[in-house]
Amino acid sequence: MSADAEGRIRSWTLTPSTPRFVPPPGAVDAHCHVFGPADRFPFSPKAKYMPQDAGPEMLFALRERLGFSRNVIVQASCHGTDNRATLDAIAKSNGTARGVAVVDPEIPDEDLDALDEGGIRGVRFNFLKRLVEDAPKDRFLELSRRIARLGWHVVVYFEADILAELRPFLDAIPVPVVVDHMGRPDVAQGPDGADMTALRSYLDTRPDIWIKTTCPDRLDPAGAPYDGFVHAVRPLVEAYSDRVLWGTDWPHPNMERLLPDDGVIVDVIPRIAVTPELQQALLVDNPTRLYWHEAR
Ligand SMILES: O=C(O)/C=C(\CC(=O)C(=O)O)C(=O)O
Repeated sequence: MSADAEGRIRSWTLTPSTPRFVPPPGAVDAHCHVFGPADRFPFSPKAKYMPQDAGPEMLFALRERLGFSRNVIVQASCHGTDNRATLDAIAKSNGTARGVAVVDPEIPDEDLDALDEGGIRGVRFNFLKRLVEDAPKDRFLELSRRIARLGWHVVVYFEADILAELRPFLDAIPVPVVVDHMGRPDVAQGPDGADMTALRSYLDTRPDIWIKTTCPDRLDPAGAPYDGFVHAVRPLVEAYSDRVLWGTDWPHPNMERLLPDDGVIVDVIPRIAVTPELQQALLVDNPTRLYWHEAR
């Protein structure tokens, strides 16, 4: 584990390999984060982890190395509801990054407008108890009604064991829903296991539920080259090809024991999206529809 003198942790590898897979032009890394820099953008007093700085320059250098063109930066829990680090990274991107914010549900409309102006296109509701203390469903629902006028969506992060319990809440969300890391299914169960079956029945209720086919490093206990992840996820990409997204998850919060290699993670893409058409949908067309819709 890599911690500095202040106990701040590094969860990403400093020397990712160069992937063999070459993404199509315009490819979007649709799930990544920035941390700090903490001297300008301090972490939340409620943060459950204290990472080292991983700012926009590092993110954009990695993007270049991996062959991607754009990013969707998701506000990480360590920054709480202070979205300045995410907005700063978007502002430095020359239009090549958009973001997903975490906000107090009682945020005034003018502040939502300012976030929209800054490149935010959705809000994230995090249900992982190890990351956040409170996830008030009623207030989240009220907020999801208020963001409809902006054309935004909701990103939800939950683990497979609470999908059934969350269903009434999820079903009531009146805007598109994006599920982080597919709701963390147990990929070792395979493509027809209980977790994937429950996820598919949720996806089948509405055409505007999207999934991020991300995080082989978090989801596959067997590790690289992530054969279990590929086996479970490839059929999902094929069945829901118009609403799948992909991202690195860099800087891999809380993965300091593994330090995932981003090059190896990129090389999973052509194994879950096996044709050029599926790769174009996953990496370019789908994220463009969701995050750059006004540009189309
Ligand atoms: O990077 C992710 O998506 C997953 C995270 C971190 C996170 O979501 C957060 O800090 O907000 C995790 O499982 O620890």
